[in-house]
Amino acid sequence: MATENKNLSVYDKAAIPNAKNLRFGIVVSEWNETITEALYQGAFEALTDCGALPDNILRWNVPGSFELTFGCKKMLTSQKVDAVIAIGSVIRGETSHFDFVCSATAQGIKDLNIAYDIPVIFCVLTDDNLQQSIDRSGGKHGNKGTEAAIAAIKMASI
Ligand SMILES: Nc1c(NC[C@H](O)[C@H](O)[C@H](O)CO)[nH]c(=O)[nH]c1=O
Ligand SMILES: CC(=O)[C@@H](O)COP(=O)(O)O
Repeated sequence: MATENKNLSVYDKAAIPNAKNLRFGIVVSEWNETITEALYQGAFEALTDCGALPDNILRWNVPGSFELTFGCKKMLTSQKVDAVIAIGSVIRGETSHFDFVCSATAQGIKDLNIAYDIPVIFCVLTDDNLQQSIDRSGGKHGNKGTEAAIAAIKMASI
């Protein structure tokens, strides 16, 4: 199912474990910060709506999505967290750089999930244009940050 057929912000609170005893790390890329800040707000609000305490949500920033892998690794190896959310926004430009950044970031985060016992959630938009990013960070398709927060709670509760 494509995103256009699914609102990223819709969740059934009754089907989600209470997050009051969980600690979350959120690593946020500063590239396309208008988008990543909206994703962060969506994640933060969903986590607290499901019981997480604001003091149990730790945020770090990194320059770009490529640095998310290193930032998440440092977070989960040095901080007491039950899940980490990696937030980024990659928007296609004129060159093939988009493909390398997206692939490296996705593979890096996947590798962290294999190497460590802490779930790292992939909240990285990989869009062809800014409108697609706007639509998925609180626009007509909802907020991928919300979706990522729910995934983090569920994975931390396995
Ligand atoms: N073009 C985008 C980037 N590029 C920067 C890289 O992520 C990285 O920070 C740089 O190559 C130095 O290592 N990053 C994004 O997150 N979004 C983009 O659209
Ligand atoms: C995702 C990118 O790295 C991209 O936005 C950079 O733009 P360009 O390919 O025009 O250099």
